[in-house]
Amino acid sequence: MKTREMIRDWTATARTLSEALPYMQRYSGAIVVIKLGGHAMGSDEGMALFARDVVLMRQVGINPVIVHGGGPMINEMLSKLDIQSEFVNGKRVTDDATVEVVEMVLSGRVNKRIVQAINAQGGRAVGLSGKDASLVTCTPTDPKLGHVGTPSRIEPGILHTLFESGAIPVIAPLGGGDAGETFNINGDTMAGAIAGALKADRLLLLTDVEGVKGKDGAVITDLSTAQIRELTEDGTIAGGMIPKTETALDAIEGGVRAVVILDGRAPHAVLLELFTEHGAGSLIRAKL
Ligand SMILES: Nc1ncnc2c1ncn2[C@@H]1O[C@H](COP(=O)(O)OP(=O)(O)O)[C@@H](O)[C@H]1O
Ligand SMILES: CC(=O)N[C@@H](CCC(=O)OP(=O)(O)O)C(=O)O
Repeated sequence: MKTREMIRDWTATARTLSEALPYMQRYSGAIVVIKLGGHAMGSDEGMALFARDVVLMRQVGINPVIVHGGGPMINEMLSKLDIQSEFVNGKRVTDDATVEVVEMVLSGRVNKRIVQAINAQGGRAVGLSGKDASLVTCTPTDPKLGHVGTPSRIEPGILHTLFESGAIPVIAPLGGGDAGETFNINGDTMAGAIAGALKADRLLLLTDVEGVKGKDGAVITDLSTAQIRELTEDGTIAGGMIPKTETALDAIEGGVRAVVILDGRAPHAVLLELFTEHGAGSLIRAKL
């Protein structure tokens, strides 16, 4: 027996799908870069939901690119190996031993977990790092940070090849140097650089807070570039939020249309942001 409530539920689902049509049309063929931070990578169930949303995006004609972090997973491995680690302005000081661990954890366990999650939902994810196909070449960011790199040259050709074949790139934030060295790149910096090189329509930075909070602790939904500078100067934007807002500014300057900093732990965060009016988090837009 179909109850009235069941029919009402089905109608609501159908209405949600129907209301998504203009958004699907708007984003058809668009490039959306999603940064999945280590803190936003929760349970296997949460990862499966995220992967399903990414496959849905691909299915409706969007070209998603995943750039991931993995800071907490690197910390875990460093502490097992008894290697100390410290951060300066949200970036890990990376010595010879640390860069080896960073590459092993990011290109190995973390990258493959996301690739497998997407493939399990019927997508075709391909894992790579900035070292593959010379995607990202770096110069040292600051001698005090050791092997931390700033992307200086990006060759996005491989990503276009993957788009054309219907594959979903999943990128670990590592880059090569002209002398064959390996650089550790902050995940947000990497996502911004890739989004800029692709002139992406959207850059979504998924993290573990609802957005960028102002002095009163409330999330600022429409964040201007001037506000970012002011809140960074007075210390309201601190720690891991600094590379995110820096990235947002760089990405907008590099030709990305909009950047959103949002809570990746919320179920279907990406779908809500792209396909409904109920965008979440802090939106930073290019000036029209
Ligand atoms: N103004 C701010 N608004 C929101 N979060 C902030 C702010 N300043 C600092 N943070 C911190 O930044 C963290 C997000 O950065 P991080 O831990 O590096 O995330 P991820 O691993 O997702 O990249 C938040 O959990 C929060 O503690
Ligand atoms: C230079 C630098 O800080 N690299 C980061 C790379 C991983 C990362 O960015 O991870 P989240 O996005 O989870 O923070 C690190 O070593 O932790």
